[in-house]
Amino acid sequence: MGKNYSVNPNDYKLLEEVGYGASATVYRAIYLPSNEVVAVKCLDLDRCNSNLDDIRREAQTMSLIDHPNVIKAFCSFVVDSNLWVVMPFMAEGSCLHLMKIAYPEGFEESAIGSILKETLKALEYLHLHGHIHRDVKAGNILMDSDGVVKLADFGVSACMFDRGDRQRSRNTFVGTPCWMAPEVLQPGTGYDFKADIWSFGITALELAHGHAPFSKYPPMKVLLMTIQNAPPGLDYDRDKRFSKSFKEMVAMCLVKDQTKRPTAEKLLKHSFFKNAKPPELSVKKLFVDLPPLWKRVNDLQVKDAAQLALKKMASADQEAMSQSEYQRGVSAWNFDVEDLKLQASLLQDEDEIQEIKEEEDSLKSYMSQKVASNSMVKPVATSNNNGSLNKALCFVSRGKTNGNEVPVLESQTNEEKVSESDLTEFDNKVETDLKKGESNAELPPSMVENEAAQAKTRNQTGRPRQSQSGPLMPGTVLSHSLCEIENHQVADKAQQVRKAPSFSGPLNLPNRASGNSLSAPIKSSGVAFAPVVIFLGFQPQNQSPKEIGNSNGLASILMPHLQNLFQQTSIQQDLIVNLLSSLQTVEVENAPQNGKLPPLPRGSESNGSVELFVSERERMLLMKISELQARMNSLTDELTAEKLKYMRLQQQLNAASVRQENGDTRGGDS
Ligand SMILES: Nc1ncnc2c1ncn2[C@@H]1O[C@H](COP(=O)(O)OP(=O)(O)OP(=O)(O)O)[C@@H](O)[C@H]1O
Repeated sequence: MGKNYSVNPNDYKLLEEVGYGASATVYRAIYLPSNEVVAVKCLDLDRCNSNLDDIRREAQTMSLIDHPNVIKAFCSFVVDSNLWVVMPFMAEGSCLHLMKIAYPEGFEESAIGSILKETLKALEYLHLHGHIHRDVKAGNILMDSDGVVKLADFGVSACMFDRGDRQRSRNTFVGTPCWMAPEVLQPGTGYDFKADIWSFGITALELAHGHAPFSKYPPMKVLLMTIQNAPPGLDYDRDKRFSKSFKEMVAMCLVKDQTKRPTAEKLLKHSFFKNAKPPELSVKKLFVDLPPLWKRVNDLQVKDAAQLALKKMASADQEAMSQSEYQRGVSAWNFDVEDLKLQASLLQDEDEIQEIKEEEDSLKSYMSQKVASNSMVKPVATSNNNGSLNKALCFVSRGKTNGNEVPVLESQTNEEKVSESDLTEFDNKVETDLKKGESNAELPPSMVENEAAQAKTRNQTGRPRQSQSGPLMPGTVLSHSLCEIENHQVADKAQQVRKAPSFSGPLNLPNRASGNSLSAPIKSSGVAFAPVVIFLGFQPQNQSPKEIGNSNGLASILMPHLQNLFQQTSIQQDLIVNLLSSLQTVEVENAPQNGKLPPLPRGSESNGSVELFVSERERMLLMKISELQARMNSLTDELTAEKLKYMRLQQQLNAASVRQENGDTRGGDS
């Protein structure tokens, strides 16, 4: 479209919401001067980390894009604290939405072939022009009612979240890594446009099954599984409905060695794509009989809200029963109640326990490898702010351009290393938090905080937000592997308690988040997931040996302490579970009926026995309480001792690094 679009927000009438992601809400809108339907993506700049120059550059890049399979920005401009990006309206929304509403098991092969072929053409174009998309997934493949397929989310949002910030700013990563190639997730390796080919392969599986592989797992686990497991693929037995050539094509994309993956150009020559039908034949029919996009989006939101309400109702009784004990027990150990509940709701189903047990072993070995490497994995909170985003930004697309004019994105390698200041910053934070008695401060952000942040965003755009990732679960992921040896018994018991269906405390909430919630931009479980930021020890290809050496030293000193901290936390968590379970046992022993204490005998003739009964009952309860108190006290002492030990180690570590620095300086001087 060669026409100019105005940058005056009053020229756009926003209609229904047709989608929302981690940071943006997309509306169907009318461009009033020409009465044309467009899509307006409202990006919340307060939630973005990039500076205005980056945004401007990327807005320009996005508007210079000129390919039938890549969504182009007509123009973009700042409205209050939002960046509005005006683009063509894709009336059938994303493949992800479509699967969620009508094809939960995925599409049939002919539709998949067409969708993927169009997407691959988009990637071929981007790669030839020096771009890496970095966010290829079903949620970013859009369709219009004629069956036209376009790849979205390249450009402005890519700049703000995918390039520097969402995935890897300051070595952090936010969101689910389901689509990310191993080399993107793995410390110490560089990546290039072949990372898109991996994501493309994952997207193929997503379209085939209705969800991405590993999508039901929390981000940290997905990360480890991507790095350590054999690549996912279409199973020759289970996926009988798919052709050999489809399976082969997926296998070609999902090769861990990036150099062995084909280019988009080469892949397009594969027989799977040669035989793909035109999208107007195979894609268009997917929407027949479906309500309009905004109605579908609304239905999904209603469904999600209903799920949330159900979940809340199911846990309301349990919460009422045990909230006070729970709160008391938990706060004593500085756990965040909402996080624990969230973790509990994610506890594995019976049939996954075996699977997860096996993975714990590999996780354990991975963590011990980390001790000796320069990488560290830790949850951190992010809070980056742009002070200067209120300045007007405006870029208007002025028609076509040839590919050579498309600016090439900057190299990011300089942003990719773990700096010592990052480590020290984290260190200091842990220490301060320990001093304050807030050891969870950098663990998954509390739901309360998260809700507050979300409420803020809601005010700004008038819509609820959803973060896309599950929580990092030190208790359920890291702790099992780290505590196994020293705390084998406790862990076993805790595991039993977690499995027990009758456990009344909120730690045992029965529902887990649905798999889709990890991969989808829609709240399928109703749980507002705290965005998880995983600290990755990214090591740029051009990092100097000295830098590597320094971070190696610090990381290998720090790692055991951090492991120790995790270990302590999980031991405490398991002990709390045990305490709660003991409490319940007492109740059950004393109350064979309905979990209540036995009714007191009635009538004057039984007064003596009532007294006897009551005192016996009281005596038992008091005994149990004092027993529990004693255990609590000793645990508190243990914790305090551990904290002291940690702080001492911390001081030693600081002193050592000062010495090392001094030594370095002296060495440099001489
Ligand atoms: N041009 C468009 N026409 C119709 N629907 C759109 C359009 N652009 C986006 N959407 C819908 O809005 C959803 C969210 O958009 P988008 O992915 O760009 O937001 P985001 O915040 O960048 O999300 P994420 O970070 O999850 O990729 C998409 O999944 C899609 O369903």
